[in-house]
Amino acid sequence: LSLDTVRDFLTREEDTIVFSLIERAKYPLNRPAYDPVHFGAGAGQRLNASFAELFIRESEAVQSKSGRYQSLQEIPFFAHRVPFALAPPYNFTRELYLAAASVNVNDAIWSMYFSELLPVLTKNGDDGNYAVTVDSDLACLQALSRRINYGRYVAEVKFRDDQQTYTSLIQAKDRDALMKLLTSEAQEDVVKKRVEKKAIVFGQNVTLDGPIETGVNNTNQANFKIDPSVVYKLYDQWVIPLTKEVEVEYLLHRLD
Ligand SMILES: C=C(O[C@@H]1C=C(C(=O)O)C=C[C@H]1O)C(=O)O
Repeated sequence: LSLDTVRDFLTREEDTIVFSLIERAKYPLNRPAYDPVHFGAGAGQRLNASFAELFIRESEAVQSKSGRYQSLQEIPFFAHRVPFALAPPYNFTRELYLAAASVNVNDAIWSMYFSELLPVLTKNGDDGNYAVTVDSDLACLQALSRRINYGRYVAEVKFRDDQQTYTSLIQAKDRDALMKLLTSEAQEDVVKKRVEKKAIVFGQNVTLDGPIETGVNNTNQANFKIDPSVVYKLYDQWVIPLTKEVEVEYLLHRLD
């Protein structure tokens, strides 16, 4: 684990996030899937949960049983832990400090995704394809959660690289100073510009005639599958600030 390897991980996760957003944007908003009372007297109403929530709970139970959460990189949105039983355990290397390893901001990711991101990512409309739609929501949520909660690994590396300074700030519980110390504005700028460019490059229609259009200049906004500025904003306003929040929380528990 080094700053280079954690940055490589975050860079590769950008591809996963952009592709998953492109997939979700294939479907209209499909609002009834998110409305707890829509499905009448069905399970959703009994549990006061939306179809999306029920689908994600059930999917996470299957994935938990299959061992997904044996890896500390993966954190479920619903804390229920169905015993892991379908495959033999794998002995993952433990790079995180155990008392801080469960720090996460999944609740904030959940509400940001449904109330802020979905309305600007999708077109209005209802085509009834609720299961495939919320399956693509789950893919987005898992990618965002993995990326943002990876702040734990980033913080671990930064702590090991400068133990003395971090230790005194952690002992003083000085959140603001920790935030300042772990921030690299130059790096954040690179990340935001790169992820916007990925939305442009990955979101184009590919045809056999004509040149491959990869420049930012000759691109027609209307041709992109997702709006690149939405992806820039997603990183600027939520992904990066939440990652840093995870970093600070992790550090505050790093000496427990
Ligand atoms: C992840 C890092 O820590 C911070 C968070 C960043 C991010 O979420 O992309 C970028 C730079 C830092 O301010 C890093 O230094 O790479």
